[in-house]
Amino acid sequence: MQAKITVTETWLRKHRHLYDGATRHPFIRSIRDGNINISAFKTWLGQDYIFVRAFVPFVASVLTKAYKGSDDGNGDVEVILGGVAALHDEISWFKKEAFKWGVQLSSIVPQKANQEYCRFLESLIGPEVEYTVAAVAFWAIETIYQESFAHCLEDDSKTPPELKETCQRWGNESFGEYCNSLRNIVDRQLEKASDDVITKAEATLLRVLEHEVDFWNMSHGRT
Ligand SMILES: Cc1ncc(CN)c(N)n1
Repeated sequence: MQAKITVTETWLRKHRHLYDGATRHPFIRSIRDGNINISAFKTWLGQDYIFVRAFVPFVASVLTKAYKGSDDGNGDVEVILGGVAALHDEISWFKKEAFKWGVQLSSIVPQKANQEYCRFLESLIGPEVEYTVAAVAFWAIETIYQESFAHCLEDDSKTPPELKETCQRWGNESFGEYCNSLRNIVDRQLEKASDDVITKAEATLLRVLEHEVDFWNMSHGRT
C-alpha cells in the first residue's frame, strides 16, 4: 500500500524552488564550500541573536496555542516545550560565540530584513492566529535552519573547522528528529483544518521562506 502524501509534502513539492532557495542559499553554500567571508558570518551571528530573542515570545505563543487547541494525548506541548528549552541554550550559545568572534551583541542594530522578520513573528503571536497557522511557521523556521546547516556537514563539504560547531547546532540528527516531530504536529493539524486555514497556513509558509531568503541575503551583504 502506498503511503498517503501529507499536506507538507505537497507544499514542499509545489514550492521546491523557493524552499531550495532558502536551504541552499549562497550564504550557506559559502560555508559549505569553505569560502565564507568571516565578516558576513559575524553579521549573521549578531543579527541572528536579535532574531532568536524575538523568536522566544513567538514560540511561547505557539506553546499556549498547543495547550489550548490541540487534541489531548498527541504530545504537542512536550515537543514545543523542548523547543523552548533549546532556545534557552541557543541564547547562551550566541553569547559565548559572540565573545569568541569579538562581536559586541549590545551594540548590534537590527537590519531591515531582520526587523521585518521580527515584525512578521509578532504578527503571528495574537490569539486570532490559529494554532495550525502558527505551528506551520514554527516548523518551517526550524526546518530551514536544520536543512541548511546539515548541508554544511555532509561528507563532501569543506566547512571550515571553526564553523563546524555552528553547523552542528542546527544540523545535528536530534534537531532533525525534533523538526520531524514538528512536521508531524503540523500535518496532523492540517488534516482536520478548514480550507480557509489551510490557505492561510500555506501563505504563511511562503512568507517564512521569503523572510529566510532575505535574512541570508542580509547576512551575505546583499541588501
Ligand atoms: C533567521 C533564523 N531562522 C531560524 C532559526 C532557527 N531557530 C534561527 N535561529 N534564525
